[in-house]
Amino acid sequence: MAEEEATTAAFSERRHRKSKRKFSKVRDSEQLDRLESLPWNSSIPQDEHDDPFSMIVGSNEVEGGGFLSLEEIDEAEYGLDIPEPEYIQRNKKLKEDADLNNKKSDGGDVKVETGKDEGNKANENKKKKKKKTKKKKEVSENLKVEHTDAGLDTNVKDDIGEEEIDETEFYAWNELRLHPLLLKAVCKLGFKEPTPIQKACIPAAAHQGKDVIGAAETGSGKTLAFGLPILQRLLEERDKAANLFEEMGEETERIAPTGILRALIIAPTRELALQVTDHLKAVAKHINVRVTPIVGGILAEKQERLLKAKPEIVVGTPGRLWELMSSGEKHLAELHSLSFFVLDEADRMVQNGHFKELQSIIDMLPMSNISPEDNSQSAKNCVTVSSYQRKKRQTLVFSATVALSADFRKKLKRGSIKQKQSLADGLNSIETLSERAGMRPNAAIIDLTNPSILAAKLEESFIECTEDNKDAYLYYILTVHGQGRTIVFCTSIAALRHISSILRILGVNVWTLHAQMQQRARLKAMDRFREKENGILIATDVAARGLDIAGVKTVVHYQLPHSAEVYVHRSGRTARASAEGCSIALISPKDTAKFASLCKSFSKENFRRFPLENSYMPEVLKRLSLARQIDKITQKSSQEKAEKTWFDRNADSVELVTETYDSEEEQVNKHKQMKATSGKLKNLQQELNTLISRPLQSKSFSHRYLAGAGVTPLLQQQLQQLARQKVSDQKGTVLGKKGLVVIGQDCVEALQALRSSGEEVSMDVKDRAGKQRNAENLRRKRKQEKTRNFFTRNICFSSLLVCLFCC
Ligand SMILES: Nc1ncnc2c1ncn2[C@@H]1O[C@H](COP(=O)(O)OP(=O)(O)OP(=O)(O)O)[C@@H](O)[C@H]1O
Repeated sequence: MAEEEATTAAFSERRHRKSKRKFSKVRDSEQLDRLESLPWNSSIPQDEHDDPFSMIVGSNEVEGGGFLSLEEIDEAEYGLDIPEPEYIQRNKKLKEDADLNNKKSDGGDVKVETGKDEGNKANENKKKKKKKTKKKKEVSENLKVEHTDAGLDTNVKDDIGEEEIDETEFYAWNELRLHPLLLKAVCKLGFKEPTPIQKACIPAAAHQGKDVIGAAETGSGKTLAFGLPILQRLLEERDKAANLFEEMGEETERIAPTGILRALIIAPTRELALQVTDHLKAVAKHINVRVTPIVGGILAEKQERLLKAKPEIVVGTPGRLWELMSSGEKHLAELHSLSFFVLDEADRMVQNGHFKELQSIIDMLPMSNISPEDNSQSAKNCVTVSSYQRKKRQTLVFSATVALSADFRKKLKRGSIKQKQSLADGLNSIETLSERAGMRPNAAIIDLTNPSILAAKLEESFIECTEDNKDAYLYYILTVHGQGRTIVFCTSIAALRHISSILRILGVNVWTLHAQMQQRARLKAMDRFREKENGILIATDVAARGLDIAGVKTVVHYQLPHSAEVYVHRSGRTARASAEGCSIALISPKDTAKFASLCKSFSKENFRRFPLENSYMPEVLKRLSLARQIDKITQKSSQEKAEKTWFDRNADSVELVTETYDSEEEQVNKHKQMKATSGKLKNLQQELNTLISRPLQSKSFSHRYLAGAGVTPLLQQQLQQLARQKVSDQKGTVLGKKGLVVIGQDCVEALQALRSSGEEVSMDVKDRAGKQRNAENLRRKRKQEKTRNFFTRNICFSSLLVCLFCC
């Protein structure tokens, strides 16, 4: 008993000391300055009373606590602080000197530091440093103990420290007070500073424990904006557990057990889920947090095996996740321990109503805003979850195109949202989705999208053409401006198949991606596209969202998407992470109205016309005509073959003996026809091969002069071929005699072409739309008139008949 009392006294003494230390820290004006300088978003309430987490933030209590205040996670806690880069120190020194001089010249009281003062300061600094190193060592030891207990890698820090990083370059991350291991990880990834969405979200989600609705332009780093807070919380819990183990001798595994599902991230497509997994794995590489993807198209047994490893973070698509959850998969059923529920590309989840599975998953989540009594009750029933995880679940909802109604914003602010009650059956809005997922009142709404929503460095343009000429312009873009990776978007799989077939016949190497492909083929296509510097991907909107592939220079909208959001996401595959890029929309007359409404939704009046060198078009059209003829013949023959095999297969399955009833003459005719077709095909192919073996020539093409700023990859390849031909041809061909001087292609990259074309090429969309509307009205009127005339004539005729009949 006496021993117990002594322990309690020692513990309260320690607590008292801690709170005292905390108080003195908060009073430290330097620290306060630093806190105030944090880039909080205005939508994050500053008022403590407004904040339902004010009790939690900064609490060091065991029960219900766990969130650290910013002052608690400064360098004193972790021995972490990236030193200021030299240039900042220099600037500061210059500023200080200037201030000093100013004050001197003003004749004000200036406190000049004596050599003694400086000496004292140096001593103090040394002491501080010593203290820091000691503390750092302690924490490191704690971590080691905890990691060993959890069966994890104990050399984490050493591993990370192996590579030489110039930390000063990453100084900007200091303000986010990330765990040192995370800081090291982002440094290793080469991310010099947090992006604006990361700056705004990390304090709210990681340190204030808030729910977040985040919106920022495509490619702005939203994945880490939700990924880092998750990892931060897991690491903080581990550290606390290790500290507690030191202080109280509690078992680490009981306080911060590993192998429990802590974060569930849902993404709309398989590729995106896999990409998010890879991104988080890259950051979590050295901290032994397991991240596993759960997506359709991968063997269910394999995924069950992966889940047996008990990953803390699961990233999945709704379909496969629900399949496993509803079948009672053990790891996924542990939803009471979930600390984060994340919806990436949230607005996609509410479209088309085909995310029924998501609704089911959300309905399985335990209510998060439970009362303290319920909380303690559920804690008693739950053997796996420690007090650290028994905090409220955080819901994070992200997209580049989150549109929230003013009403919902008000509701969040007022705190009047109710969960899982009297909500419509379908998840048809972000609001409903967030409410059902347990979004708590006073969530931080961080909307960093600009009025046009599009990436800042994206240049948009269009090409006006007929529907029939879209293929020609696409071939032109890919051949003349095919530098860097290009993604061509279609809305239908039929269109995708058509253009990929035509382009392949034209010798352009393309990969395709659409929802009807097998998962393995989808992943392979993505990998191949990633590998090739000048790769071309023809995709449907399954690739519109989230895919992060570096070096995509151009996005072509072969067909316009059905909504402005999809246009934003498609275009966002280029101009990512502060890079530049260009989008080109192919607009046929029937697209004009759609295009006008698209521009209206982005408040754009003028769109730039993509510059075209029309002198290339005769040659382009010639090639295209040949390719289309070849395509028609091959399509027909493969269709016939497919029908035949289908018929034979079915006949075989019912053990039917098939016979041909064609007469001998018919058979001979068929054979002749086949031979003629294959001869024609051969000739066409030969003709096309001759054309495509040469670089694309403009009408004013000259063999004598080399004009142009650069060569396209195709051109490069053809030039090499010609050069080889020239060397091997001893007698000398026409080209050989004239000397190999070619090419009249002025532009290399589409973006460069667009920029050098100047401002004057623009289309007044309003005017166009107006004209289009007038034309449509006129057509409608004529049709109505025609119908009216037809009826009048019919009525006259019928009345005449009636009259005749009566007579
Ligand atoms: N702080 C950073 N500094 C530099 N690059 C970063 C930073 N954070 C993330 N990135 C990189 O930026 C790219 C885009 O990131 P991410 O895919 O998270 O964007 P996103 O906003 O989710 O885009 P989308 O809306 O299209 O899904 C990635 O390649 C990522 O590695």
